Amino acid sequence: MLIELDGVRKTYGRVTALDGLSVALPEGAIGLLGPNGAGKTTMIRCLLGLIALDSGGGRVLGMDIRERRMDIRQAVGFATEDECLFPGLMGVRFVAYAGELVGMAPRDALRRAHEVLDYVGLGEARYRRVESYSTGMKQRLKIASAIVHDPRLLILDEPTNGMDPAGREEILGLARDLSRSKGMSLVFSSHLLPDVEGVCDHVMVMGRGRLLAQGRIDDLKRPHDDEFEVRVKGDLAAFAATLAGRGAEAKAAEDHLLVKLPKGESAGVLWDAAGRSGEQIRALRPRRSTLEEIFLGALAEQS
Ligand SMILES: Nc1ncnc2c1ncn2[C@@H]1O[C@H](COP(=O)(O)OP(=O)(O)OP(=O)(O)O)[C@@H](O)[C@H]1O
Repeated sequence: MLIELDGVRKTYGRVTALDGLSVALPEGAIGLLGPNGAGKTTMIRCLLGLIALDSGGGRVLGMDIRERRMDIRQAVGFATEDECLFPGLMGVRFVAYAGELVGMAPRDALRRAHEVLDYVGLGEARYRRVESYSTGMKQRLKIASAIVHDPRLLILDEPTNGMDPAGREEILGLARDLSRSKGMSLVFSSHLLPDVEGVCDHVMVMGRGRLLAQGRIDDLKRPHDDEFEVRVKGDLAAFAATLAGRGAEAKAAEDHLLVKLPKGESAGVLWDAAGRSGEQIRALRPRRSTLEEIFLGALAEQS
């Protein structure tokens, strides 16, 4: 298991940030979802041993989170949500310093800093001071610092926050490459569901310090037996009008129609309508829940 937590409780004064959180997550790319204040960042801090738990325990990569904090930090990389750069330092020095903080020898840390800066696309900016970097460059610098020691698990907390679309795509591309080509496990915390879906194969939904849902995204996407994605050869708009005449709701979506059948009807109504309007159905499959529906459904069950 990548992460196992067992009844973790963490309070800050009167605020309960984690309320007996138990979860077991497999290796892979895990999306961490939850509304503001759900406890995502607190959970990440607990995993890294950065804060003391009130009760409960757990393991990261099989290592006990109370007893093996230093080992965990050497095996895990963490790119925080906050800006944590030291002004005046050149990019390459900043990344090498991050390596030294987790126990790398200075020469190895410097050599790896050059490598990871090239990897994240900051090779040419390596000798610039970090405060002169753009938002996107700072984010890539954080990722470089988090992977300098070649961790088995990389935790990214809101990595695309405040980024423009091109910068965001670059970060998502890096996250995908680290997970799929470099074999690194990921915990990817984000409010942006398309980002999570573009990178992760597994999600965990939190609310008020508890686990609300978790699983493989593909398994959580339930098929609906009264809604279909329909591809047709012919006139999509005409077919939609024929379906509307039969009491179905049909919406165009890219190159296909999303059709909700009238109550009590089966998919036969689609074939029948196609026959009448002269369109050919090329593909027909039940619509599956979106990640947004999974997320909102999990929150609704809690309240
Ligand atoms: N250092 C702290 N002192 C007091 N309360 C805190 C502290 N850190 C977090 N909290 C509180 O604990 C709860 C969980 O916060 P946390 O930051 O873990 O949530 P989150 O899911 O990461 O939220 P966000 O999406 O807004 O980052 C919140 O009510 C927050 O106000």
